[in-house]
Amino acid sequence: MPPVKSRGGTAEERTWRDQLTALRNIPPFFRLIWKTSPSLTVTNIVLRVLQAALPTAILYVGKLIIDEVLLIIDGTGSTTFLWKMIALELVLALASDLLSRGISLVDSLLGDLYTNQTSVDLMRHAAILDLYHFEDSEFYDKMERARRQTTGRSTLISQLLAQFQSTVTLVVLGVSVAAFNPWLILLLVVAVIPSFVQENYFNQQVYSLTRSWTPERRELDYLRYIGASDITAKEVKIFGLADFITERFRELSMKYYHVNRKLAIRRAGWGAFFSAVSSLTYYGAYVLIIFQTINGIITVGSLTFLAGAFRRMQTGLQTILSRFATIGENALYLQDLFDFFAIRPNIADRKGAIPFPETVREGWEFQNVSFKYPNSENYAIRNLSFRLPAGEKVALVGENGAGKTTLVKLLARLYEPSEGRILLDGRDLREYEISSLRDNVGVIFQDFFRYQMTARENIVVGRVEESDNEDRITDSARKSLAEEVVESLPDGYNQLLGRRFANSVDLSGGQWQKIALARAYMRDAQLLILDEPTSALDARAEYEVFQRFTALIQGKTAVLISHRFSTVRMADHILFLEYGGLVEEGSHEELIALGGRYAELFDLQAAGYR
Ligand SMILES: Nc1ncnc2c1ncn2[C@@H]1O[C@H](COP(=O)(O)OP(=O)(O)OP(=O)(O)O)[C@@H](O)[C@H]1O
Repeated sequence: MPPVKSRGGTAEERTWRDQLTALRNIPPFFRLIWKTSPSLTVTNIVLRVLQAALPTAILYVGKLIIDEVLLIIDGTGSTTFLWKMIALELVLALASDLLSRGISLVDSLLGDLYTNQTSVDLMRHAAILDLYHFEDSEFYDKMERARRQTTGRSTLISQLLAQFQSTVTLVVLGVSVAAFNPWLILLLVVAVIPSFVQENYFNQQVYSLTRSWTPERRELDYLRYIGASDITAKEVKIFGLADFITERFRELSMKYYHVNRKLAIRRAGWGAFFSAVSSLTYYGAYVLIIFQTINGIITVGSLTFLAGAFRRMQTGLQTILSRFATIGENALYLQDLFDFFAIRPNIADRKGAIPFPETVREGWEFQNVSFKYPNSENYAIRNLSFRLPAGEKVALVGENGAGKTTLVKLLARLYEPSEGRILLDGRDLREYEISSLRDNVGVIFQDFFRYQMTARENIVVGRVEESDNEDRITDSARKSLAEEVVESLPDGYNQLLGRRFANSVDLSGGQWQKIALARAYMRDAQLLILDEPTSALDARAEYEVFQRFTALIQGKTAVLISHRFSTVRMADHILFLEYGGLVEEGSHEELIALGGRYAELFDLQAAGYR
């Protein structure tokens, strides 16, 4: 499987053209906005079109007022008309205020909805991806960047819509100004374009910088996290790591600050220069209009209209262009989001996938299965063949790194074999529907997750569909010995567990394991796998847990992983793994009689207890 490719090129290679091409992300982005809420989108556009016409209207009414005042001074004007115009301007100003409030309200509502919607989409998509994706650092970077898009990109919505509004305003103003003096339009373009090019250049530099520093920024986040987190606090104190972590954070963050500062200073310098150029052009245009008025070509009212309109057009065009650059830049970031959504899982249902058997008849069979992790050169499982008959309890034994957990992941189809195949009732595991396979294979891993939620929820995650089934929850807790843990909690099943939230209670490792084990009983899985979720229990408790487990799941198939032989010997069949391969198999008695590796390790452990 090829690694997830990063979008082409290093930071320096990113060009202006990239930003332009990134604009192609705008239509799909707009579709996302539309999908978020068609009614809010339409409302927003309508309000903005109305608002866009107002500046020209207000300026024009202002011109009429001034001209009328001058006529009244000359004795030829009409006061009624003057008052009408003043009233009209007031109404327009009030309407403009109302419209901007309305627009920012709709913007923020739409932005919030968009953030929620994309966060949900992101989580949904992450859920269908392969496990290996999460173990790939490049993918992780991409996911982190995409995650930022969910919140950061909601401003792009208002930018995009504001851009539309500014353009309409500019066109309306432009048409009316050109009616008086077309040269003013040319002057405007000359004043604004160089500034735009500069703006764009620096935006692109900032993007390149941010992007090329992604790994460092991730490290900074990580350091910030381990420097102040409930999970690390214990070790940080014991080992006196505070200075070590903060110093590392300080060094890295200052390095980032310095490169950033250099760019910010250059950007500010050039920005100031082009602002001066644009002020000069404005006054050039102003002088031109004043001369026209003095020469009687236009009225004083038109002078104020044109001066005002020119000023507005200039800032308007500047805003449009620089916003265009920001939109381009944002659209580049948007690419990260779309790239993330474009990643497809490799482990997916095949065409004509069949449901998991109602009842497994024969069982599972590994046929010359080999497996390499995508990011690794070495085989974690090598040429493994064995049978796992339906209804049998099999134990996996082997030293650390022998491949036990990997075998379990293959059985649960979190990964697929690199070579060989796994059969279930004579058919390749890949022919079965993933969802029904997952329903029927329950695994409790050694690093099961401790949800910072209630005790009930920690059990219910075993099968969320049964979250209202009180009997099933209490029954599962009883079976896994979690009941006594729950009974000792002040709030029982509703007790918040962990350390993250107020009023929560943290459990010991063994207590957590009993809660996690209840998840296994929540499901009706036909194959249940316990991958050392009992390591924190003492030997007697583990023995008891496994004994109950094998008795309670009568008729179902189970795979047990434990480093304790007292537990392992309970299994019907034992597989002894070494370096990803099978070295011995049989019942406990058979393996002891064989006098091989299993017997040797068993003696070693037994000696420790004598
Ligand atoms: N996500 C991974 N990426 C790359 N290599 C991995 C990954 N997980 C495990 N490995 C490697 O695969 C081999 C088998 O690991 P596995 O976790 O299956 O062993 P195990 O028998 O379950 O060990 P333990 O008793 O310590 O739990 C080891 O060499 C390990 O380093």
